[in-house]
Amino acid sequence: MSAIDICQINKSYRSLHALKDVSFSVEEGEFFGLLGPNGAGKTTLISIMAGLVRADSGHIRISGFDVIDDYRTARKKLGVVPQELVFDPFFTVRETLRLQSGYFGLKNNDDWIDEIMSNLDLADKADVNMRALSGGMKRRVLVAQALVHKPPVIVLDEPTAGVDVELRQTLWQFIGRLNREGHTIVLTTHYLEEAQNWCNRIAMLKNGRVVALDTTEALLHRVAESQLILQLDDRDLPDSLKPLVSQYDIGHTSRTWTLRISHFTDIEKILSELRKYHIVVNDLQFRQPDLEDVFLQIMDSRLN
Ligand SMILES: Nc1ncnc2c1ncn2[C@@H]1O[C@H](COP(=O)(O)OP(=O)(O)OP(=O)(O)O)[C@@H](O)[C@H]1O
Repeated sequence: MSAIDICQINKSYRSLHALKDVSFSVEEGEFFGLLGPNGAGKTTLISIMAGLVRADSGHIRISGFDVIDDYRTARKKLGVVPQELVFDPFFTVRETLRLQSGYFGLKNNDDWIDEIMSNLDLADKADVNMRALSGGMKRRVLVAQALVHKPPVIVLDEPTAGVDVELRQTLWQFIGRLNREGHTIVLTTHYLEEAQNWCNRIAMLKNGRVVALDTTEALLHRVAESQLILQLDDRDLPDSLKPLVSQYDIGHTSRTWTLRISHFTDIEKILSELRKYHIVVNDLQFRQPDLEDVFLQIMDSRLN
């Protein structure tokens, strides 16, 4: 059984078709990335998973339970860390987490609440009012809130937006541990390095459609090019090498050229061509494609 099964979801807001026939499954224990530019439809899809927004057609099951027909059971299987910081300012951190536990019918949940707070470095804020917390601390509480009922499936909607390095590390350590213990994780983030480091599989949305769905490794191999970044003396690049200039080349003004490389042997060919014209290479870097390159290529593609 899949942890999340998304089948033919459509959603419109008036004339805006925000999700178009979106279908994919996330298997149990996966660390799955849901990526896309602003407005692609990620939050809408997550809101439908959480039962906060109704799809116009299609269905979603969480651990086999339909998010509409079996709302209560499906919701118990899911922990969502929302993007927006919304809290009742009158409660302390512990009260907020107790309230959330009560919402799921859990009494005497303090041992687990203490463990979550300790793992998120929130223990010394347990009795502080929500309104007195910094933005980063509030985000920790959002994560804690999503975990109070130990959901098998955890969805994080941009959990590291605007948080400092220390919290990022704390958060990833904890999320990584939960994933190793068997929790399924779905992550949306605009920090593609985080997605590349953590996600074993990725879906990319563009204008409400799934435009890529594959393992992270396969995505890295499938689309992007390796690059040779050259800083030359003040002469122009020879015409023979200009066809290799990457479309992502940005810097001839600083005498830096980004060339596409399909094989290591291309490097020697390029260098010997430069030698032929006595062009001096001041600096040279080899860069393998990363998820950002893949993302930009997929989002740029005229095919989508
Ligand atoms: N309640 C709403 N009413 C009208 N339009 C909406 C509503 N919620 C979302 N939209 C629109 O639907 C589209 C998808 O928005 P959504 O928030 O799902 O995108 P996203 O991929 O999460 O973006 P971001 O990366 O900026 O969070 C956008 O064009 C957005 O303006």
